Amino acid sequence: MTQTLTIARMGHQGDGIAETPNGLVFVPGALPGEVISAEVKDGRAEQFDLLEPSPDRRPIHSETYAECGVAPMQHWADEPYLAWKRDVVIQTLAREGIETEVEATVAVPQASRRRLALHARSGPGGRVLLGFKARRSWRLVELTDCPVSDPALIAALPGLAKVAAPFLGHPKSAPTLHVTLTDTGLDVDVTGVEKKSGGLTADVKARAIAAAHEADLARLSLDGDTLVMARQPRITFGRATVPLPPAAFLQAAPAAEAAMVSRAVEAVRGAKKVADLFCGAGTFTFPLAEVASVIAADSSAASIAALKAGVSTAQGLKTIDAQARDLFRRPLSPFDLKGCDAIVFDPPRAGALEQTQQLPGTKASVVVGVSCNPQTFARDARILIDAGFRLEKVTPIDQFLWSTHVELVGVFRR
Ligand SMILES: C[S@@+](CC[C@H](N)C(=O)[O-])C[C@H]1O[C@@H](n2cnc3c(N)ncnc32)[C@H](O)[C@@H]1O
Repeated sequence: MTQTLTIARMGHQGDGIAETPNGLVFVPGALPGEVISAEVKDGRAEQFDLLEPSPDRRPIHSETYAECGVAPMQHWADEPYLAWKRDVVIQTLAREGIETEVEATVAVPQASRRRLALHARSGPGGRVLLGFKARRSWRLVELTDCPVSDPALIAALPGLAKVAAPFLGHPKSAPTLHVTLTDTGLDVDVTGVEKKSGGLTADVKARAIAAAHEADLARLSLDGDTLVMARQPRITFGRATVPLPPAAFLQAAPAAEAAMVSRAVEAVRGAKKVADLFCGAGTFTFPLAEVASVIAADSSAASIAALKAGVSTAQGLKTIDAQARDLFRRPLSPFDLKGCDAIVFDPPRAGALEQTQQLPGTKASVVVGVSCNPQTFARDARILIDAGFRLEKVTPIDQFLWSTHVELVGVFRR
């Protein structure tokens, strides 16, 4: 039965939520204040007629982009959209009983994302399609233009389609191209290729390598193993230039990275020795080493090797001591962190439970948590707060423009 619904608020997953006598109804694409008419099934309305649009609704960038699962919030005006991300952070902290100053969300500019994961599929007439999955579906939405991505990535799409083509020959292969724009050009790591039963013959490799040359890629790798490298992909962190390993972590948008790094450096100012935990290839390490000596740790041996290689490229930094270590299984203890008066941690989505439990026993008076998952951040923050730290301030960072994802930096002191 068709119902008329008023959208009361935006949910954390980016669905408009209507409150009805029969319970909540989730409406993807609807905005707070809008009145819609829709068929409701199992508490959801996947399609609707818009009876009264919100004044905050704005035109979408293109019809294909409207279906894109990567940026579903593009139809919302900046101000309420950024305020909603801030509210998500506030509410997630509140669930752990945490109240603190939450700054305005830091926005990243359009056309600035330097990393994309592009799925490749065979299209009509043998054409290779590159794009994202549609919302709640396996259907591929072909990427043709994209207001979020760096234009250099969009310009490279025809060449990238040729790179993907040889990997599409096997029925079990579903290639994804992880494309990173580095200082020396595009670095592409391909995953999802069936390596046995004829999915990765010498001919497939040779054709992919030829296409990589034609597209002027800096490097092409497969599951992290280099197939061809025309130029070493490099990234600049502070004063250092780091040879990026294949498939290594890198913050997706330079403006988000700059916002995170500047807050971390500012918070630890005055410290003599800083620990950079989950350091990757040195995003925070090198800027931190401009103000203090740094011990850095990450489970990725390749990232640690890259970080070490970067040390010799920079002038005038304090000492950097980096080690490959699994911080879930073997967190650095207060003994390991002896002499550190500040700690920065930036874990994966799972958070840093085991490592955080070690921090109260250290002498650090400042801890900076950088997180891509407010839920695990809140869990870890609770440990620090219960041990006597005060969460001074949290800054939400909108690294993934128009997505439902929000990242943050939190500063703890005691
Ligand atoms: C969100 S990234 C941050 C990296 C770096 N701080 C940056 O900004 O580029 C998380 C990092 O955690 C590392 N990591 C994942 N699991 C880990 C573990 N169990 N122990 C230590 N490091 C881990 C990854 O290799 C990755 O570099």
